This record gives sequence, C-alpha cells and structure tokens, in this order.
Amino acid sequence: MVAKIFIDGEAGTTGLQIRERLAGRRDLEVLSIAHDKRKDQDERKRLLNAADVAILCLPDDAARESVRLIENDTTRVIDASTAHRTAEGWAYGFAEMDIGQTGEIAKSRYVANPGCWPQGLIAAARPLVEARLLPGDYPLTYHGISGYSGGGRQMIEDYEAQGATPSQFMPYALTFQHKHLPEMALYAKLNRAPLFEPVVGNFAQGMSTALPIHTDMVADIPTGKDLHAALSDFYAAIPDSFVRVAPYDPSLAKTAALDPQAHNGTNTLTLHVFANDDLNQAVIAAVYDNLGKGASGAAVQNLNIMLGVNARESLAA
Ligand SMILES: NC(=O)C1=CN([C@@H]2O[C@H](COP(=O)(O)OP(=O)(O)OC[C@H]3O[C@@H](n4cnc5c(N)ncnc54)[C@H](OP(=O)(O)O)[C@@H]3O)[C@@H](O)[C@H]2O)C=CC1
Ligand SMILES: CC(=O)N[C@@H](CCC(=O)OP(=O)(O)O)C(=O)O
Repeated sequence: MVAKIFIDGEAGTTGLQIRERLAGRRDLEVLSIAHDKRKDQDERKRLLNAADVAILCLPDDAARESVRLIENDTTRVIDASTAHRTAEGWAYGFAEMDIGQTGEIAKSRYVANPGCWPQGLIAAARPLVEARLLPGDYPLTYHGISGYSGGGRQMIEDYEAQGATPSQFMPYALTFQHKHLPEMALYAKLNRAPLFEPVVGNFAQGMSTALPIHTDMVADIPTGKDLHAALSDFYAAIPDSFVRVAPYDPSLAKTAALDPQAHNGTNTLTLHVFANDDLNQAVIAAVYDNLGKGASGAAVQNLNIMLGVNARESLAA
C-alpha cells in the first residue's frame, strides 16, 4: 500500500525539509497543497482527511486547529509544534529515549515530535537519572547554541536581511520560561526544571548543547568513565538508534567535535562526555542538526516507525 502523507505547513522551514527528505520515496504519496491555498481551512481539511499520516509543521494554534479539522478516525498525526508534547493521548516522538518508545510511536495515532533543544537534554540526562548517576532534583543548568533556522521563516529572514553583520552569539529566553521546559522536565525525569540558557548564532543550521554536572553533588561521585559507560550502555540497547556516544578520552579537548554544524543534513545526535575527576566536574555535550534530529529528520524517523519502514534505510545517519 502507498501511504498518503500531507504536510500541513509544507512551505515552511520544517515542512520543506521533510518534503526534501521524502522526495524519491516510492512507498509514499505526498499530497501537496497549492501555495495560495496553504491557509485555506477547507482545502487543509480536505487534505488532512485524505491523508493516512498528516505531518503538522505549523505554529501551535494552527496545529491544534488541524487536529480539530480531522473528522475521520483513521488519519494519524505527527505534530512538529509544541502544542501536544506533554498532552494526554500523544506519544512523545523521541524514539531513543526509552527501550519501549519505538513501540509506543509505532502503535500511536498521535505523535508529538520533540522540540530541538529538549532532545540534547533528554538524551544526556534521562539515562543518567535512570542509572541514579544524576538525582532528579539536581539543580541542572542546560545551555547551547542553535543556528537561526531554529526560529523559523521570520528569524531566517531577519538574519539574512542583515547580511554578515549580526552578532555571533545572542542569548535569549532569559526570563527562564522557555516553552520547551515542560517537555524537558517530564521526559528527562527531572522533578526540578533545568535553568535553560539558549543562544542563537549567526549560522543557519545546527546546534551544540551542554549539560554541566558537579559530580561531587551526586552520591558516590561518578567519574567521567562511569557517566560515559552509563550512556554507552543505554544507547547500545536501543534498536536503530540515531543517538551515538563518542568514545571517551579525557586527554582530548575535542572542541572540533562540538562544532554545531558537524551533523548538518543528517539525523544523528552525538553525545560527548568530558570530565575532570580531580575537580569533580563533567559536561555532557550533544551535537545535532536542529532541522535534522531536531525537527524534520525526527519527523521522518517517526513516520517510518509508524508505517513500519526501516528508519535507518531511508534516513542519512
Ligand atoms: N525550525 C526549527 O528548527 C524547528 C521548528 N519546530 C516547530 O515546527 C513548527 C513549524 O516551524 P518552522 O517550520 O520553523 O516555521 P516556519 O515559520 O518556517 O513555517 C511555518 C509554516 O506554516 C505556515 N502557516 C502559518 N500559519 C498557518 C495556518 N494558520 N494555516 C496553514 N499554514 C500556516 C506558514 O506560512 P507563512 O510563512 O506564509 O505564514 C509557514 O509556511 C513550529 O511549531 C515550530 O515551533 C520544531 C522543531 C525545530
Ligand atoms: C533559535 C530558536 O529560536 N529556536 C527555537 C526552538 C525551535 C524548536 O525547537 O521548535 P519548537 O518551537 O517547535 O519547539 C526557540 O528557542 O524557540
């Protein structure tokens, strides 16, 4: 059977990248909306109800509206917006976060694609919390830098209109109420929200995040090797994982590996462990593409899981 896919918001940043990733797939038919009708409710409703899977690449309110427009009981939904990430009845579309999550996604009608920032935090913290190497109430700080495409069409236009002049490093969300905090705390199993300090940089795409840990604030003071082993064991057990753990070598200052653009165009997220056991300090870093594993790559991975297609064969790692 050829599955019918409708990307609501196909002309936006995330939608376009999903379209590119699906080009050439013979197991799918992409139902496209005429550009001048992309906000026409009747036309969207028709296509949403004609699709086997609708992928919503819209602002939150429009995504909620799309779900309301579905009148049948067959169209399955992947929502790339923030609207349903902690909502009842929705599976969280981060397949690697738990050994059973791929199965949850496979059987769900409604799948919420994760936010780009939460994936680096959840990938680093959740296995450590589960291994009791990080208490759920640890006062975490999470920071990182994202390319400006993370802000969608408007931010892309703003940056590109300014040519080469904008600053390289712009912190934001310093009211500490970023919309990603609820999903971060819930899926990383934290009962204390992290202090999150995001930065946007003067490059289009890619991100690099960091989770510092004072290991002497953790019972039994884990070494860098302990943290690395826990993460490596966790992801080795996840089938078809796009999350990798780089080899541990405390003698290397592997800064080149932390280039936010290192995984652009792929669906890979790489975790790196840095530690100085004498100082009881460690950092778990994550590098990935905000439009890859952070958005469109993850959406296609989820689509493949829902359709029972081998995700690895159809996605660049
Ligand atoms: N960019 C990223 O890195 C990530 C984005 N996301 C999320 O994915 C979603 C899409 O983001 P992104 O692609 O960046 O955003 P963009 O602004 O680039 O694209 C959104 C698209 O939706 C269209 N649109 C807006 N309102 C409506 C409506 N009422 N009905 C139909 N279409 C509408 C827009 O059209 P027009 O431009 O003409 O207004 C545009 O084509 C957002 O919820 C975002 O938060 C998630 C993870 C990462
Ligand atoms: C640089 C930048 O502005 N990034 C966006 C996150 C993009 C993303 O993950 O999208 P969702 O909004 O769907 O979660 C932000 O911090 O709000």
